[in-house]
This record gives sequence, structure tokens and C-alpha cells, in this order.
Amino acid sequence: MNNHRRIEETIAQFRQKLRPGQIELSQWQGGKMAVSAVPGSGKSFSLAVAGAILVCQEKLNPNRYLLIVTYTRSAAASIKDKMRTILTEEFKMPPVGFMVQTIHALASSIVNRYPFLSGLNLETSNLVDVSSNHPLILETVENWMSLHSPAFDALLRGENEKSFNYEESEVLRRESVLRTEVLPKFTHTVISTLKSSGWNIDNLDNLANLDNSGIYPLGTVASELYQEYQKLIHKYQVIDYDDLIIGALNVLNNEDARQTLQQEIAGVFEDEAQDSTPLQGDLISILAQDKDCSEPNLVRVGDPNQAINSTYTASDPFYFHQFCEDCRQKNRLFLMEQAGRSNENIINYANETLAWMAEKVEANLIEKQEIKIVGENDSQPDSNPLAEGKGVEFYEPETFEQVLDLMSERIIHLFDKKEQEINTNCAILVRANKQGSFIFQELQKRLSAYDIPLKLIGDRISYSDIVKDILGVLQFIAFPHSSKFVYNILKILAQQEIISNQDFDQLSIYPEKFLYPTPLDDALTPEQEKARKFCLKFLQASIELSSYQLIPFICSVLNYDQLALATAQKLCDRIQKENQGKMSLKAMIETLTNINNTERFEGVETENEDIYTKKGQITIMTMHKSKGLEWDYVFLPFYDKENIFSEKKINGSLKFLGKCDLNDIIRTQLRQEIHQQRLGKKIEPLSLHQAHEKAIQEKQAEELRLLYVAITRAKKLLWMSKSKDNFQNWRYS
Ligand SMILES: Nc1ncnc2c1ncn2[C@@H]1O[C@H](COP(=O)(O)OP(=O)(O)OP(=O)(O)O)[C@@H](O)[C@H]1O
Repeated sequence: MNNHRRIEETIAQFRQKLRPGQIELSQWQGGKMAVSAVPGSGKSFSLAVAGAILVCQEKLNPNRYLLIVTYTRSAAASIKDKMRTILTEEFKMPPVGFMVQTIHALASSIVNRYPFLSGLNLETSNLVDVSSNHPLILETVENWMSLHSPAFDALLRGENEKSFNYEESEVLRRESVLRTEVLPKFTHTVISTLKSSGWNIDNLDNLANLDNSGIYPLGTVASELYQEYQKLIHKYQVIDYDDLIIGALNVLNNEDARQTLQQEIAGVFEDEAQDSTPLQGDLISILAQDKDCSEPNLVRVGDPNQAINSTYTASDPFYFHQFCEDCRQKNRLFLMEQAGRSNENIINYANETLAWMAEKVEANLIEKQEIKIVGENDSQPDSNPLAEGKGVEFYEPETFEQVLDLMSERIIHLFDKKEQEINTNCAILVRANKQGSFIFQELQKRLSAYDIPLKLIGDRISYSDIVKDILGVLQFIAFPHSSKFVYNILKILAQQEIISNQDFDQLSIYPEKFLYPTPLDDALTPEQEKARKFCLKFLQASIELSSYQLIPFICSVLNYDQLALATAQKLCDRIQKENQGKMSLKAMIETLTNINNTERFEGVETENEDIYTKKGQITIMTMHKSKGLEWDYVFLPFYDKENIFSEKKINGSLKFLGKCDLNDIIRTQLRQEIHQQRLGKKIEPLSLHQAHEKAIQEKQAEELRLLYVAITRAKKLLWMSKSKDNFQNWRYS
């Protein structure tokens, strides 16, 4: 049989295994296509199959290849692996003619190829991963506050400006709240929303439009913060992740470079398209453009109901939604509705819950979709498996203690059978990390007589967090009279769950009073006293221990796990090396500040996703982390759909700003402006009240989508419970 016929036959065999939606994807030959898919329908699986078919049919090669773009490294690795296997084992072809990259790896390869056109210099600049507590953001806030702009004064005066009389301790308190709690998040939102949409620093004046919409000139605040941030980016010669995308787009402004890249790229497939930002969408659209065709060779695959990062990152499902609408009008929208992951009862429950969710929030925030079971001859092994018990179990005992008892009993029953221990896996999914550590401790006690491995996946194991924590403690030791450093250390202790979350602004305004109160000062509460004792413990250690022992001591107080301790040890070695063996407090702070400000950190990731889903193991992790994964049994012990609609309480220290969360307001207002600009429409900016209402809806919808993601991870059993004394206040922590 000749090679061509063999390939055609293999393609035909593959297509027989595909489901509706997957087939159309595998038949794609050019132009725009949108695929909206339900959870577990095989998005990554079919992208890999369709990709391999295209590579073989079009004889793609390193000079003209298919580009597949994803948003996480693990997804990229998994698709790459699948495509290699299909090409080599099924098609007996070399694994070439395609490239799978995360969007940032793609941007960086373009910038590296055309450094002069990008406007960036990756050789001399460090790449920084900016979050709201990154030093660049904190310095931006600090610099802006020291400008004393009228916009800052408006925030300081707060909602009831007439009753504010600039009394010293209240000014200090409000400044501290703005500096530590409000402005870092606000700044991060502004920067990431504006930069990721390509809002140029030259047209910041347009932001003043927003100022008509409420008591605070938020547009002016946003514009001033953006300028301060950009000054720092240039001062420190660093590049953030949005700069990378902007750099790649700069390259594509050059006609020669653009045409070269477009000629190389036969088409672009995008996975998880609901997670993209406007400029990321622009980048792939331009790369996918074919010179002979009016529209790009672009396939975007996603699930609008799995958009779970859009209220705290710049990713915005609005654009995938628009793309789908555009394709729908041209009959180029396809649905992947069949999913073989879960038992039918779980699927029915997920569908009912989604329909209920769609009723609860505004249209477009929840996509009405229905998961269908796969056909009889489906090729997925053990598709829509038999249920364990009823498949869906729901408990509502009086107390959370009873929830823990019920959950332990169920787990013991499930894992008691020897065979199952090896062949099945299980996850307990929680909303917040500290719920996870609490459950972990409680289950350890209850399951101690059984040999059932429990694995707690925490979120705080990244290298950059460790650097920040140690630096924060050392800065406090060096400057215990600084309100800022006292505040930081209290935050670090609370994050590590060593002390409880309290009003840290109040404690840190006058550090001396807090650390060394006199009998005339107000007595501290037991929780405040505990926080004070930990601070003093660090100060005491700095006197009693040698500087070589200080970092290990800090790590032991912060309860670091083995992985974090190993990282801390590496840091000590690095500090020693950079300071010719000297480990003075000053040297440690300088080195760590430098690392923290300018370096890009790869977390210490010895863990890959396989350890989350290991057979015979019970994994405890957040719902956010569970996206893309699946387990035989899934437990949701904090399940409470109604609770999502209870209004989030405003922290007492923030009350002077009114009922609205300024971070949510600015995100909503900016997004509306950006959406309008992109659609070429112009409407009045949202008022403060409208933006507040809209932000609440968006947050609730995202909480619902998160719950939907968690529900759809289960294959054979979905176990849910809510107790009358549920930990309501844990939900948003
Ligand atoms: N046509 C098919 N034939 C055989 N197996 C399939 C088929 N489609 C999907 N699968 C299998 O279904 C499972 C789920 O696929 P995949 O992980 O790609 O789903 P997904 O849509 O990305 O899920 P999620 O949205 O929940 O992340 C995988 O084990 C995959 O191999």
C-alpha cells in the first residue's frame, strides 16, 4: 500500500472514533472555526487528533507548521505528547510539522527571533511575574501616594468626605489601609487590564471619562498609577508578561517579519480559548492570517463555563464569546456535547445545576449547555462508567464535625476493598487552601487506623513566595519600627496560618505601641497578643542566633514543608556566594531584594499533575487547581450553592470607602470601555453603582462556574455536603 493511501486509511479510522464536534474539528481545512465544548468532551484529545491529521494531510514540516497554543505548561506538554504518539505510532510519521506552545513561550520566541523589532531586550532585562504583592506594584503605590495628587486625596477623604477632618491617627490609618489593602490590588488590576488590552500609555487621557461616573476619580487614579508603573519598568529595565505579548505584536507590525511568520504557520489551534486576553487573541489572529484569504486560519476551542480566572486575572471570556457568535453567523461554530468522563447521574446533576445557575445570573455569564452521554460505540474505554452507589450523594448534617465523620466513613468504605485501593483515585475539593489544611488534619486523625494515603496540595510552594516571606521577616528584624514591615510580617504569619487574620492596619500604625505596650495602652486581645509574641520571637532570635542560623530559624517558625526548606537552603547558599561567604543581615536583605525585584522565578515544581491523580490516593486541593483533571470519586464538603449569593462582608477598616470594592469597580469599568472600543461602539461609562452591581454578578457567576468545574471532575461518585454551621466566612478568604 502506498504511503498516501495508508495515511488516508488511518485518517478514516480515526474519524470513525470521533464524536460530533470532534469530527468537524478534524475536517478543518482553513478559515475561522469556533468549538464550544462541555467538560470532559475531549477538547485536548481531539485537538491532538485533528492536529495530527492536518500535519499528515498537508504534509506540514518545520518550514510550514501547525501552531497549537495553550495557556498552561502542563496542557502544552500533554498535547505535545499526544500528538507525538499519534504521529509516530498511528501514522508512522516523524513527529514534525507542528509546534505546541504556551502563549508566553510563543511571544518570547518571536521576540527572541526579532529582538530589534520587538522594542524589548531580553538579554539585559529580566522577566518579572507581577502579582498584587510584587515589589514593583508596591513601589508604584508608594510613589503615587507620595505625589499627593488630588485623586489620592479624594480616596483618603472617603465616601463621607464632609465628615472627614484630617485627624492625624485617622489619616495614618486610612493611608495604611490604602497602601496595603486597597491600592496594590487596584494597581495590579489596572495595569494588567490596560496592558493586556493594548491600552497605550499615550491615550491615558481617555480614562478621565470614567471620572464622571462616581465620587472617586478612578480613571485619573488608574492613569496616574499606570504611568508610575511604567516609569519603574524602565528604571529597573524589567519586562512583565504583557510586555512580552506587546513585544511580539511590535514584531508583527513589521511587514517582512509578519509575512515570514505567517508563511511558516499553516494555521493556529487555540485550546482553553475562554482564558485569553484581548492582545493574546490579537497575536494569534495575526499569526493565523493567510495572505490569500480574508480571514485567519484560526480554530479556537474552549468552554465558556470553565472560565474561572476572569475576576482576578486579565483573562476575559467575552472575546471567546464574541468569536463564537461571529462563527455562529457563518455556520462555523461547532459544539462538542458528548462526554464520556462521568456516570450518567453525575452528568444529569451537572446539567440541572447549570440550568439553575443560568437562571440566577445575567445572560451570557453562564452559557446554557448540556452534557450528553457518548454513543454506544464510543471508543473511550469505560466511558460514562457505572456509578458508585447512587453516583450523586448529598448530606446535610447539623455540624461540620458530622460532615467530617460522614466523609471519613465513606472514604473508609470506598478504600476498604483492596483492589479499589490500587485502581481508583479520589479528590476532596475545597474553595480555599486553609479549608484544605483543616480537612487534611482532621482526616489524618480519623483515618489513622487505615492505610489510606492523603495528599494535601497547597498553593504556597513557589520559590518567589519563599523569597518574599523570608525577605519580609528579615526586613522586620532590621526595621521593627516600620509600620510597613510590621504589617508585612503579620500578613506572612497569617498566610502561613500561624496567627489569625485580624485588622493588621490597626496593629501596625504605631509599631512601638504594638510590640512594647505600656500599662497605659489598651490591653491586646489574645489573638493580638499571639501575633505580638511571634514578632518578638523573631527579634529575640536575631540577637541570640548567628546570621547563618537566622533563615533556617525563620523557616521553622513559618512551618515550611520539606520542599520549601530545600528551597530556603538553596537561597542561603546563593546569598553566601554573592557576598563572598558573608551573611550579615544587610547582605541578606540586599540579595533577597534584588532577587525579588528583578528575577523571574520558576516555582520549585517537583510535582507534576500525575501526583494529583495518583491511584489509591486521596488528594485534597482547591477547586481552581482541579480544572482539567478527573477522579473516580470527588468530595465537595463545603458545597453550598446558596451561599454564593450572600453578599461579601466589607472589612471594617475599609468602610470609609463605602460599600463598593474599588478593585472590582475599576475592573468592570475598564473592561466595559475596552469591550466598547473593540466593538467600535461608544456608550456612557458605568456609574459606580452600576459597576458595583455588575461586578457582583460577575463574581457570583464565576463562583458558580467554579462549582460546575468541580462537579464535572467526578467519574463515578460525586459526594457533597453542607452543614448548618458551614464555614461561611471561609468562602472568599
Ligand atoms: N473520541 C474519543 N475517543 C476516545 N477517547 C476520547 C474521545 N474523546 C475524548 N476521549 C477521552 O476523554 C477523556 C477526556 O478528554 P480531555 O481531557 O481531552 O477532555 P477535556 O474536554 O479537555 O476535559 P475538561 O474540559 O474537563 O478539561 C480523555 O481520557 C480522552 O482520551
